[in-house]
Amino acid sequence: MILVVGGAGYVGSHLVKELVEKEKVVVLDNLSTGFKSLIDDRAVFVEGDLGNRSVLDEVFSTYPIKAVMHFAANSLVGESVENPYKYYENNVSATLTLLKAMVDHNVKNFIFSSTAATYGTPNVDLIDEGQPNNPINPYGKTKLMVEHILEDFSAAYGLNYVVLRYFNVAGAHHSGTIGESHDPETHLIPIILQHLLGQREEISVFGTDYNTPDGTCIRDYIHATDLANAHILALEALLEEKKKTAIYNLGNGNGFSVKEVIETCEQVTERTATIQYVERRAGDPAKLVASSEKIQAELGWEPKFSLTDIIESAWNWHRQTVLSKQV
Ligand SMILES: NC(=O)c1ccc[n+]([C@@H]2O[C@H](COP(=O)([O-])OP(=O)(O)OC[C@H]3O[C@@H](n4cnc5c(N)ncnc54)[C@H](O)[C@@H]3O)[C@@H](O)[C@H]2O)c1
Ligand SMILES: O=c1ccn([C@@H]2O[C@H](COP(=O)(O)OP(=O)(O)O[C@H]3O[C@H](CO)[C@H](O)[C@H](O)[C@H]3O)[C@@H](O)[C@H]2O)c(=O)[nH]1
Repeated sequence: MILVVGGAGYVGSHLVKELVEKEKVVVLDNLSTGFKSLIDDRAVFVEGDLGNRSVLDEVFSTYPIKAVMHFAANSLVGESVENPYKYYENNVSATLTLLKAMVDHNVKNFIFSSTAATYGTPNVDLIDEGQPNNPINPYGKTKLMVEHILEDFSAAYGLNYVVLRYFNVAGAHHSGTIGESHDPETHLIPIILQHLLGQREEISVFGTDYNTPDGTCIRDYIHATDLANAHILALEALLEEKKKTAIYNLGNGNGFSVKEVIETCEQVTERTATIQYVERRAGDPAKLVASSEKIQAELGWEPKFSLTDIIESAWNWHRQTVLSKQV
């Protein structure tokens, strides 16, 4: 069985949907930002906190867990600056409790959701895993700290791990049953789509004076299902002992500016956005685009979904959510 911690969240629920086709799955989630309704019915659900050692002991003693996938975290950059304690506590301290429980229960395989925020503000066109790590906010620092802990746990206790550094995750499952649901929502694509559905008055574009062709920030958007498939390949690599430790970027390798993303949303939805141009948001790097060559070469991963596919799937989900609320 595979334990998915944080499987009731946006990214975790997309992984669970794919993983239940291949493996038995247990989800552990405290529902602090996730939703029980996002968890596939075929998975066992345990409601609890990953920082609670007795809950972990119960899970590891009850189920024959051969690997843990860890999605649970707080992940709002601004909040991490205002309330770093919450971030070090939940993202680092609770994760340490989980890792110690794994060691004590002799569970050897771990897959960790990290982030492009570990790189800080790199000044290169394509970011590969060799770029230096210089996180500029507590959120990014917490993720890098866990990466360091993993390195030491691997050396000392033989823990095998794959770290996946996601770029900008977006899109919804093709079934239309699950999609991105954050409260508050801070991510660009859901914000644009909520606006185009009449749920927000306008969209704010944060900064038009970046050193990019149209002056707005460039990001690399990756579909949640492509990400889920990368996790499954990483899991297979660990279980088949092809890898003991690895760190991979996950992005599409194509950058789109904020203006381009808005235009694509307008094309897909055939609606026009009302846009307000405002000051830069603190801490936003001008450009973050992944080189995902390493995971393509080593695990054979290929992203399948374009920006248009991502937006079409997200639009399908957001529209349905609005319709179901009206019934
Ligand atoms: N969404 C993105 O664009 C993105 C980008 C880079 C990295 N990540 C990372 O991917 C992971 C998933 O992100 P997401 O967008 O799905 O977030 P999310 O908030 O939707 O999901 C996180 C899940 O973890 C659960 N959780 C949090 N703390 C917990 C705890 N102490 N015990 C048990 N459950 C707990 C929440 O209830 C939620 O279901 C996070 O680690 C995040 O840092 C996300
Ligand atoms: O209302 C909005 C929301 C976002 N943006 C812009 O759109 C781009 C994308 O912003 P998101 O908030 O959607 O995503 P980020 O690039 O800030 O964040 C992503 O990358 C981070 C690493 O840098 C973290 O990993 C985080 O979890 C992940 O979602 C940024 O330039 C942002 O300034 C706007 O202009 N208006």
